[in-house]
Amino acid sequence: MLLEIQSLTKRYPGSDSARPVLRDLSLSLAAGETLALTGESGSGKSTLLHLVGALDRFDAGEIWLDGHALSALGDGARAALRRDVVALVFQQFNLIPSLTVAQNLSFHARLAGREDREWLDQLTERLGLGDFATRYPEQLSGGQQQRVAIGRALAMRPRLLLADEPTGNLDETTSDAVMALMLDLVAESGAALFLVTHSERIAALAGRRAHLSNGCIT
Ligand SMILES: Nc1ncnc2c1ncn2[C@@H]1O[C@H](COP(=O)(O)OP(=O)(O)OP(=O)(O)O)[C@@H](O)[C@H]1O
Repeated sequence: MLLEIQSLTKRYPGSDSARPVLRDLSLSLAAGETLALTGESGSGKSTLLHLVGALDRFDAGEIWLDGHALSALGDGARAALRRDVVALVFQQFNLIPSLTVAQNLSFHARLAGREDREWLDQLTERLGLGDFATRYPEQLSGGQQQRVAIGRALAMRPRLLLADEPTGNLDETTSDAVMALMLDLVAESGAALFLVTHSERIAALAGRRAHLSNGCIT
């Protein structure tokens, strides 16, 4: 299994210890699957995605990512997983402002030692970014920036793409187009997708659905 979460519990320091954000949560995701996670604001969706992306630590339970038990890993090994196995797309894009579109696309792939020119060219073309390659993020629209963020995440050919409200800032038409493209590209690259969304419409496009409520998956 690519991702296996068992009895996961997460509390934030200072918050009510009797009511953890995530409580005894279990979930698994196989290679190639697409999963949409919904849940009310504050239910812990982003928290869960951050834990799976090895960006934060949990209090109990376990997350196995590509066979690695995250609780047992030190900072170096966690960074290596983030570089080699998972990629993240956030609502706020997080593009590097001083790099052009082309440089943003290749940056992480290069860090991971997996810069594949042909795949980068394909992503650039499929994402409709050819005309913007030499522009900087601030010179792009929200939808264009989001396509760069998706391209950058897929450029390193992650086994698992984590996407937190990836179309949250886009209008409905752009958001549908970006989502369809992301699903196509994820399928083509054989990656799994774990997507957090508020939109029922977007969630319906994923192969599987999960709902987060009271700290557990329902
Ligand atoms: N760093 C933090 N320190 C303390 N509490 C936090 C922290 N981050 C999140 N929380 C709390 O944990 C709960 C879950 O937050 P989270 O961002 O995971 O929810 P969410 O489901 O992604 O919400 P939204 O849909 O509004 O983005 C919230 O009550 C939030 O206030």
